[in-house]
Amino acid sequence: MEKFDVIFIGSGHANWHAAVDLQKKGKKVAIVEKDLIAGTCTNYGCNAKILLDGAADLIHQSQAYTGMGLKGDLHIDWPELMAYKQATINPIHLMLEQQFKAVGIEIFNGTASFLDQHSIKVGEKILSATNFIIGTGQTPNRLPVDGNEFLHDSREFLDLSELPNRMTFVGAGIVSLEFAMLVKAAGTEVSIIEFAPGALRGFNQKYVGKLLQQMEEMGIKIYFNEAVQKIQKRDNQLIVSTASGLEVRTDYVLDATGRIPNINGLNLDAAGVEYKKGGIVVDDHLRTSVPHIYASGDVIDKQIPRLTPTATFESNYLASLLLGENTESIIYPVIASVVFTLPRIAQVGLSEMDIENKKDKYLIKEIPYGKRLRFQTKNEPDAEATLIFNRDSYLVGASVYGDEAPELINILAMIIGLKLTQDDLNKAILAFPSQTIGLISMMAPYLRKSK
Ligand SMILES: Cc1cc2nc3c(=O)[nH]c(=O)nc-3n(C[C@H](O)[C@H](O)[C@H](O)COP(=O)(O)OP(=O)(O)OC[C@H]3O[C@@H](n4cnc5c(N)ncnc54)[C@H](O)[C@@H]3O)c2cc1C
Ligand SMILES: NC(=O)c1ccc[n+]([C@@H]2O[C@H](COP(=O)([O-])OP(=O)(O)OC[C@H]3O[C@@H](n4cnc5c(N)ncnc54)[C@H](O)[C@@H]3O)[C@@H](O)[C@H]2O)c1
Repeated sequence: MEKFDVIFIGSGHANWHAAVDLQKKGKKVAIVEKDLIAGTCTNYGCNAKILLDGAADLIHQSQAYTGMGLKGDLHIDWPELMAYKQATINPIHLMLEQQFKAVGIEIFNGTASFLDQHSIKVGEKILSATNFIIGTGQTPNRLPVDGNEFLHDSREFLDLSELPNRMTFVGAGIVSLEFAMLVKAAGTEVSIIEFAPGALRGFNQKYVGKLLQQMEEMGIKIYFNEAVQKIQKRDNQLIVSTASGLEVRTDYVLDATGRIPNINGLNLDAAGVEYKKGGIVVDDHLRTSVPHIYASGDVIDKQIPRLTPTATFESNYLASLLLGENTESIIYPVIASVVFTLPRIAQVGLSEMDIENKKDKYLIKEIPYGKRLRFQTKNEPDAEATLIFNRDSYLVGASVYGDEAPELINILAMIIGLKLTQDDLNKAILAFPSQTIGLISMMAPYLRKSK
């Protein structure tokens, strides 16, 4: 039986940052991975998605100049775009695998399954370790309905070589709305079926409303309060039926009804690791119910957003904990979250929903920066930010609707996280014209003057 200081189960962002750091600092480290090295974000998530989105985003932004001096027809050649995605994304896992091996990490390909609290099985091999870190992520939900063999998931979608003429997305969450706008820009007919009365719960609902209106104007059909009951194949097409009797004819159905923790096959009961429907239960040091076994990333049962930067933060925290550099509980800073639709919706810190019953303690300012910064934005009069200040005039929450929302929300996250005041912001002269300087100058009258 081979023995390690630390065995990481899963090789996504939740794990590999810590694995590299620990190995470099003298620990004997192994990674067990059943699929491609580097996990969902690198191979089947953020990176592939944003690469495909780039072309749709350019079309979206160019349309803002219709009748205003920009001529020419831009359109997406999906097979060519997919070939570009494959050429760019496919080599990354090999590159990272080489980097991990180069620092001395041992990699085992296969599914890790606990035998007891101190050992796991990977194929025929038995490995033991002083500490384990479970970072096995999430897997797409599969609706338990008749005909679910016709459903596809986000991973299959991100590798589609040809775009179907008609696509139907079940669920109106992040995955669905991001992909819906992308394929609509590429010329596909799109419908979305959602069983709740609204979309993108947790995001600024005023901006979600603006986005949904924009989607409908693009010709995307959105059905709310509809529970999908079955999918049938008839006459070379798929028919999605709901409980109310709605029937949507389509060529491709994407199940975007959420993601569930990847704990099947781990045999957590053999190790005595506690888990729930929402994932592995951890304490404030990311320790599971077995003190030498930790969990990291999407697989944790947690309320904060399951994102690559949160998984990376947890990974870095665990590295410092196992190296003895830090013994404190994990304290999450404010977390920026973006829906990469066209335009984007972004959020950080407190939302209006969070302060619903205590609005008198805060100042909420809606800033229509798209209207006021006509020359700094690329003609997006709809762009807007909502800023929330506390009684001491510190910024504590923000949401943004606009094409540059991912960049603006990062600046706003820094202002919140570092508790920056007007005097702090005046310590740098920012570039002009830019949306950042525009938004900061519009925010200044409400922001605390000095510490
Ligand atoms: C379509 C899509 C788009 C996304 N876009 C964004 C975005 O724009 N921004 C953002 O911040 N986040 C985004 N995310 C979320 C982001 O991908 C995840 O939060 C992140 O990948 C979590 O990292 P992780 O390491 O916890 O899990 P993962 O990256 O999923 O890694 C877990 C790994 O564990 C392996 N594994 C599972 N079980 C076992 C086992 N028993 N033995 C061995 N190996 C095992 C899996 O094969 C996998 O490689 C997106 C997700 C999806 C699906
Ligand atoms: N930009 C990003 O950061 C990004 C992008 C993609 C994915 N992600 C990650 O992936 C996770 C999963 O995303 P997702 O969009 O699949 O899940 P989600 O939870 O955001 O949305 C799922 C939607 O499906 C609906 N739904 C559930 N069951 C249904 C049913 N039977 N019929 C119709 N609708 C149903 C839900 O009401 C919900 O609106 C996100 O929470 C996030 O962690 C992040």
